[in-house]
Amino acid sequence: MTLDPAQPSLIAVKGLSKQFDLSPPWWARLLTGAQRRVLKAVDDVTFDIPRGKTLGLVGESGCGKSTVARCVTNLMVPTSGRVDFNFGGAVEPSTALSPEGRRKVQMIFQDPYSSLNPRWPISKTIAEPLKVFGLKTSRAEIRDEVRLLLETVGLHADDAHKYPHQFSGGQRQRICIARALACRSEFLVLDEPTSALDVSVQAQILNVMLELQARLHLTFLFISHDLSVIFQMSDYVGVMYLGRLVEIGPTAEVFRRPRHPYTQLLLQTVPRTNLVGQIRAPLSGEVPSPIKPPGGCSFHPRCPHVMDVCRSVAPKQTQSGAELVACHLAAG
Ligand SMILES: Nc1ncnc2c1ncn2[C@@H]1O[C@H](COP(=O)(O)OP(=O)(O)OP(=O)(O)O)[C@@H](O)[C@H]1O
Repeated sequence: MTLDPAQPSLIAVKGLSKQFDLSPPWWARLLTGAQRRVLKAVDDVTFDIPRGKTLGLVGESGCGKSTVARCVTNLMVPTSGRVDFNFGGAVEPSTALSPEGRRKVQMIFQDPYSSLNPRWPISKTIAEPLKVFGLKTSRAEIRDEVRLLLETVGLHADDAHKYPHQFSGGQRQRICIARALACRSEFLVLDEPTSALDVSVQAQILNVMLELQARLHLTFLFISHDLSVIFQMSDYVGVMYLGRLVEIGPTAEVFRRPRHPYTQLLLQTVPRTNLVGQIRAPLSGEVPSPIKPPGGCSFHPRCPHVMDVCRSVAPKQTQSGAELVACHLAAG
């Protein structure tokens, strides 16, 4: 199922898995009898994002959101599965993106300070992609473009000569956005882009992103712990648990009528706003270790609706309304 069959997908992720081998070296295993330890960070994740739309990824810490982000931006090689981009021409696999395709895929991280070179004035940081990708060549053109980009993200063009430490956290995140725009990016992965900022600044940055998305028809993969931010930013939402996508569908639908018990409990943790009506059980306990996940449905030890089948059989994703849900209850 594609999220919107009427709209072409800019990115299609199929069966993406990423495992980390944490085993001690063979000789240590031989001496100590230790077992191999493989951590499944992402397990068979499939989704697509229609052009110009946002997919929000949510889930508790350690459920694999950032690993998905790193795999789709080629910062990490997946163990299996594929990621295809369609920027309007032929479909390009992420592993063989053209230089033009590579510049169209950019990532914005949680900590804007560590993703900026502290020894470069921001004019140099923003000018770099213009030069590297040959988008502007003359010094005057580059200078004008840097000034325009700074103004586009709500900074003063006259601040171009300043260094990252001379800006606030929110301003630094704006600089990162300006750098991504300098690449003429079409797909942005935003990994907790506002978590390090205070609430009022968060709202400003989110609004900048929404404005730019509407103006430039950008496509976003937006990662956040904060369900209210996901609700505000995303057209579609995917809920991850222990490396798996347990529910995905239109945001309004998922928030109005979550079908997976994990999503229901996650939504009930939103302070003040009880988005799903009656609270039946809080989300208790911790996410189990991804090195030794529970058999069957990995959520079964915490699920208030657990059935016998859940302990032994991993549920397949089934369509329920406009959503895909991996739960035996949803499968009927
Ligand atoms: N390079 C790595 N080597 C070993 N394990 C890793 C590595 N990167 C991530 N992991 C593990 O993979 C799992 C998923 O991590 P990931 O960072 O993708 O989760 P997350 O949902 O983004 O968490 P958070 O919200 O805390 O950032 C975690 O158990 C993490 O410890």
